[in-house]
Amino acid sequence: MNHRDTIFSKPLPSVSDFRFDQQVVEVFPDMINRSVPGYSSILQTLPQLAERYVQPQSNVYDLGCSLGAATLALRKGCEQASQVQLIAVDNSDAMIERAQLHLQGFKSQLPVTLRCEDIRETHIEDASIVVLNFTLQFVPREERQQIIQRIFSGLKPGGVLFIAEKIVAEDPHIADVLVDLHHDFKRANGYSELEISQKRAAIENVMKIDSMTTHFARFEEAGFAHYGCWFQCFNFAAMMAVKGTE
Ligand SMILES: C[S@@+](CC[C@H](N)C(=O)[O-])C[C@H]1O[C@@H](n2cnc3c(N)ncnc32)[C@H](O)[C@@H]1O
Ligand SMILES: O=C(O)C(=O)C[C@]1(C(=O)O)C=C[C@@H](O)C=C1
Repeated sequence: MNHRDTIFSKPLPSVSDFRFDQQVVEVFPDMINRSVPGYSSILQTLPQLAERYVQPQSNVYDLGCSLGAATLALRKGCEQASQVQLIAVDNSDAMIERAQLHLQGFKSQLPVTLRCEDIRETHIEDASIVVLNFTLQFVPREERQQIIQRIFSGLKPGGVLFIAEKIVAEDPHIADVLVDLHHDFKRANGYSELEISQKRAAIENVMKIDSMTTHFARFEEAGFAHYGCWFQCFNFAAMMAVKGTE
């Protein structure tokens, strides 16, 4: 079941704010693959990164897990570690319900606890890894520092936050180039001008993007010892922040 995303293909009388509802769940894998440049590369690299940072007797979180694509990648990288608990969180009922079915399709010794919960309420403890992929951008800006702070507090020494986001380049000329490259990527993946513009209208009120400098300033303020970008494709970046060991 991997349906093609045609949600914005017909002219809509008025475009409502984007929601991760049942209609989106049905087409989500196709939508995210055709909309986010580098999405599959980020997922393919996660097992390797997880293997490097997972600690025995720790928790591993996937915040904003959608259908669990990153959860599965994390699980792959954590399979050899002992006594690891995987916790995947999303506040969309429809997503969590489908994620449950999806995860059941893959065999593993490592259990996953799925929680339908707002990540602003998630209690994070004894974590070696926290993943926050393409989700912080949907949280009101004024609440983002608090989330990063809570993740930092819940990480064990040496623990890591992996965060992927759509970003805006600081230089307006470069920002325009990256937006054009992204729109060309969508066109090349079969999205029409109408789909691109209606999707933009649907997400503009709910998805507010930051610059990489803003993300780094949050990591700095939270107290992370190391941070940087490990992957970027156009205006989509995967960053990481590591808690010090002392
Ligand atoms: C773009 S998707 C994430 C994609 C996913 N991480 C992946 O790699 O496939 C954003 C997800 O975040 C969830 N979300 C948005 N705001 C949230 C919040 N405050 N608490 C929990 N989940 C949230 C949405 O329901 C949606 O499933
Ligand atoms: O920027 C866009 O046009 C997007 O479609 C981006 C984006 C995202 O980054 O999460 C927004 C919502 C969809 O879930 C998939 C992709």
